[in-house]
Amino acid sequence: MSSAWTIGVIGGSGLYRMDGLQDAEWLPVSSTFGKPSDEILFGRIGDVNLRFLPRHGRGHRIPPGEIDARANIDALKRSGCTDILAISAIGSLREHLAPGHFVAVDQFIDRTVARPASFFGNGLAAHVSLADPVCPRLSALAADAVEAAGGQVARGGTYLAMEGPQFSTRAESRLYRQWGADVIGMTAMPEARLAREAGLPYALVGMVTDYDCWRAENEAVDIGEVVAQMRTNGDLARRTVVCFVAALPARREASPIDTALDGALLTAPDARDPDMLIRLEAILARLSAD
Ligand SMILES: CSC[C@H]1O[C@H](OP(=O)(O)O)[C@H](O)[C@@H]1O
Ligand SMILES: Nc1ncnc2[nH]cnc12
Repeated sequence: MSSAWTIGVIGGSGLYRMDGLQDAEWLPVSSTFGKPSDEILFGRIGDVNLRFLPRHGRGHRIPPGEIDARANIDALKRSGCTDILAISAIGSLREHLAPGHFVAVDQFIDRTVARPASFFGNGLAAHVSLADPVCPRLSALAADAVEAAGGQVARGGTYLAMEGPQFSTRAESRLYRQWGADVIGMTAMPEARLAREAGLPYALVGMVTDYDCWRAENEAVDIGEVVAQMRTNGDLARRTVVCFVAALPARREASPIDTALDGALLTAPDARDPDMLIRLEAILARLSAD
């Protein structure tokens, strides 16, 4: 089956607006899970619908641990998104991933500890696969788009999600390298988990702003340098989104991730809490439609 694309773009640090959208309008979208980070910018580029949500809110009001990722993903789902392209500032754990480089992340190690990480619970049990947390089709298109926009991109990389908001200690940074992590950030988890539960193919483009503190004793993450690099990366990120949309196939072929929830909901129909079903109406809409 094929249909139209509606791309949800989650903008990270340094990416609080999208320019050049047709019919652009910021609209409030409510969620049964809480308060999304901001209104959502509705618009389109040609035939492709876009929904842009700044992860930290306009003005960067929300620190990583206070982002309500469930409300954000639920609101994007309610806004009609078929797929999510997330953009994040990241620290580098590898010499060859220098500031200014982009990474199409394909794996995660989740070290966040204080964030609701599932839409389910409260008497409703569901287990989706997260073996491949990123949509390969979307991620390849996103990497192509970085190159088309004039950037350098690594195709694949493991993102260590830390709780923050402080940056890592040197011991942590060196440990994460030993674990095989390539880049580090504070926000893509549980976001990527929740996108999968919502049946939304998800890709993450990380923009390297700094080397994390593993490199040399006298080097620590300097927020001033991070912010300066964020500004440079932001322009390239906006161009990347435009190139990404321009290169999408005219029709969207179904993705196996669209049906990630099929068979995953273990709770028997007559044991499902009606209040939870109402809360989950957008997430479960496709199942209910069958
Ligand atoms: C500006 S450095 C720390 C901050 O930036 C990243 O956020 P995002 O992924 O939304 O770009 C990182 O995870 C921290 O929240
Ligand atoms: N070094 C770093 N650690 C965690 N999150 C980051 N975001 C940007 N740089 C980072």
